[in-house]
Amino acid sequence: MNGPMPVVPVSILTGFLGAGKTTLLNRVLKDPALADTAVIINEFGDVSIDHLLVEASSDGVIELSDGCLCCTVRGELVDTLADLMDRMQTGRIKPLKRVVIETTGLADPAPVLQSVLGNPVIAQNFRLDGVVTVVDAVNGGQTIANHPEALKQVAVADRLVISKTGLAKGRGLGGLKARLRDLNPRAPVIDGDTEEAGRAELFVCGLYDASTKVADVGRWLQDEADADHGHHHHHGAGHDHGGGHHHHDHHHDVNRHGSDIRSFSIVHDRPIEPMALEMFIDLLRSAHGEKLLRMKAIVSVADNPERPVVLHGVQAVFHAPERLAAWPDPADRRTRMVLITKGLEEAFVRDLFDAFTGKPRIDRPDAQALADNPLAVPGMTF
Ligand SMILES: Nc1nc2c(ncn2[C@@H]2O[C@H](COP(=O)(O)OP(=O)(O)OP(=O)(O)O)[C@@H](O)[C@H]2O)c(=O)[nH]1
Repeated sequence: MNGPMPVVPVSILTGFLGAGKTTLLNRVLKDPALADTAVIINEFGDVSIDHLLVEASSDGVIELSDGCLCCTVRGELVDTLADLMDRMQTGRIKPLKRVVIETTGLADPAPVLQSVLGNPVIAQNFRLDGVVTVVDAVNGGQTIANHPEALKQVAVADRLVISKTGLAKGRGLGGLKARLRDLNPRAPVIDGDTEEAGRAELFVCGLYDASTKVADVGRWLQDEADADHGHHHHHGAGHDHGGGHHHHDHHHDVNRHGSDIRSFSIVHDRPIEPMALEMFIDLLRSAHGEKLLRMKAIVSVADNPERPVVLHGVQAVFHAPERLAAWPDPADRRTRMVLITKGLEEAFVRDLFDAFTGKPRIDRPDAQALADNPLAVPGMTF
């Protein structure tokens, strides 16, 4: 196909770890107005689970390597957008009407915005349409108070969607809404349970305009532009974006997110007894919930290994487990858990998991000793 391609609007979907970005995206993608949308997902963690769970739109889901968009994978985002444009121009894919980028929950939005706004090649073909930020009604207030990334995600938004309002019933959202208004007086605040939140219009914001945001936003973007100018990194051009598992050796920029934040994964190749899984999760949640920023897992449970269970933990909140009808990728039926912790060591969590799944270790507590732990509370059933 020849001739100039129309400029493709890019939406950024952000929000802190576990706020409900993928859930919202799955809903909005069902709107037929979003046919021909490419979705770019960036997941923090060396084993990806999100791409298995996003219900692919017509052009599928493109998964960026592990690492965080605002740090190590930024160059890859630019490469991916350039590659999409190339494929459209050469007729290998249908013209896209929109690109949605779902950032990791830890992403500082300023450098991500700057990648799209500030890159001259990208700006010829793509325009930043808007930023939609999801804020969790249960954890949102605390999260904004404790994590500067979450505060920035709110401040740069064109639309703010409050998720999980049903779970926060009785608590009142007045305080959270007032805080959101302080941080971002212009962005409409939308209740995630409403129909409005599930429509394509959520992503149609008009050209991104930093000057309509609180004064800090312009400064953050300028700081990023200056930083870009000072040292332009090159990140792996020519990556294969075809999906599958990435095991690149990207290391997270700890300076940006605090050195006590860790991401690690547990992979296990035998089905897990329901009781062992329940006790592992209960112990982790009850004793260390506040250090567990995020846990996502697809688990092979021994009572029905054909139908994996998806688990989501967000701080001390564990959402109801979901049984999938089948494995998203039948060739890979391993249990995979990704954890993002703050001040909780990987070795500790691994030992706990091993103890419950029967891997013998010398000098380590066994499952019985852990089960006798008074901190383990019953509650989760699979
Ligand atoms: N009750 C309820 N649960 C929700 C809502 N939105 C999300 N969840 C649940 O919250 C958990 C996390 O949701 P995700 O959509 O994976 O969150 P995310 O922001 O994409 O997570 P990360 O990619 O890890 O940052 C899942 O168990 C969802 O089912 C909501 O509005 N109401």
